[in-house]
Amino acid sequence: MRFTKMHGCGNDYVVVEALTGELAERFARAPIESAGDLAKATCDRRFGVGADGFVLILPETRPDSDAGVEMRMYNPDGSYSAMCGNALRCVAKRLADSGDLAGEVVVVRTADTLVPMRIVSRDADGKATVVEADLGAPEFAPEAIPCRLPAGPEGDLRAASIEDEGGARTATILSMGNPHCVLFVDEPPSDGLVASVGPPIETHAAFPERTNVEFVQVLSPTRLRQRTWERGAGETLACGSGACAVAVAAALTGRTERSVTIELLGGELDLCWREADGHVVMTGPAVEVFAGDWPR
Ligand SMILES: N[C@H](CCC[C@H](N)C(=O)O)C(=O)O
Repeated sequence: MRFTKMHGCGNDYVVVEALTGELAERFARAPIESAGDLAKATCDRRFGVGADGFVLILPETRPDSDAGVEMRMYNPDGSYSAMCGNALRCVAKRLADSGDLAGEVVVVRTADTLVPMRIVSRDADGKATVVEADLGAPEFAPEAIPCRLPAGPEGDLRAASIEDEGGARTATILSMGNPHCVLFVDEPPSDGLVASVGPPIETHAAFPERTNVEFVQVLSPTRLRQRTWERGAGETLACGSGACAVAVAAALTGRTERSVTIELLGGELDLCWREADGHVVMTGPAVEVFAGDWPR
């Protein structure tokens, strides 16, 4: 199976274009979960290629969809995620670099979300380097996240109290198509904080489908620092949907403006939570590292 190893801010993926032929037949109409074991094997950093996720680019099979392709993204534990911001930018780059894009824009479907993307810049060889992606509007209702905690007076979880061994923490909890539990801290998030708090919140009983956990320090009204313990992956160098959730959480709680830059361990992303339609637009790099063949 031919793959391309890619990353967005160091959040890395094995990307397989399965738009035609045997791979398309193998995956496009198969149940989504059927690629979970392949994802686990491929993402294994000792016995496989090694990545934070496995991504399939499939033909769109929904007759009513405006998308050009469907993206399916799987965590290293084999679980499927309905949203993945860094992987989406990599998919847009792959399609642009392989000449499959008509012009500079593409709409990719992931689960029920259509994500319009635009190639913002290319290098001297014409390869895409920066991609803008519209991840749509966040979901705040607890049942949509999903989260079992009771909504606050505003009907959302902008200041929810979540308990773990370390005591009660105030979190802003929302969905970008995948669940995010955002914790604001006053100091740069330490290794110890991420490693000790990430896992118990990822698997907390309040989250029936687990959650991603973001640790965020506000640097200014337009700049934040983020570390992320990801659902099904552990700490990653960056989380695109997490950065979108952080931008929303920070603006919603009055900590920042609606347009911010977020410093992640692996690079920076620019986010805008648009006033007009409530969509979150993320702009950032997408990099191809190498291509290879995987005997599966
Ligand atoms: N682990 C995440 C999916 C990957 C999200 C992240 N890598 C991104 O760039 O959005 C989840 O299960 O929700």
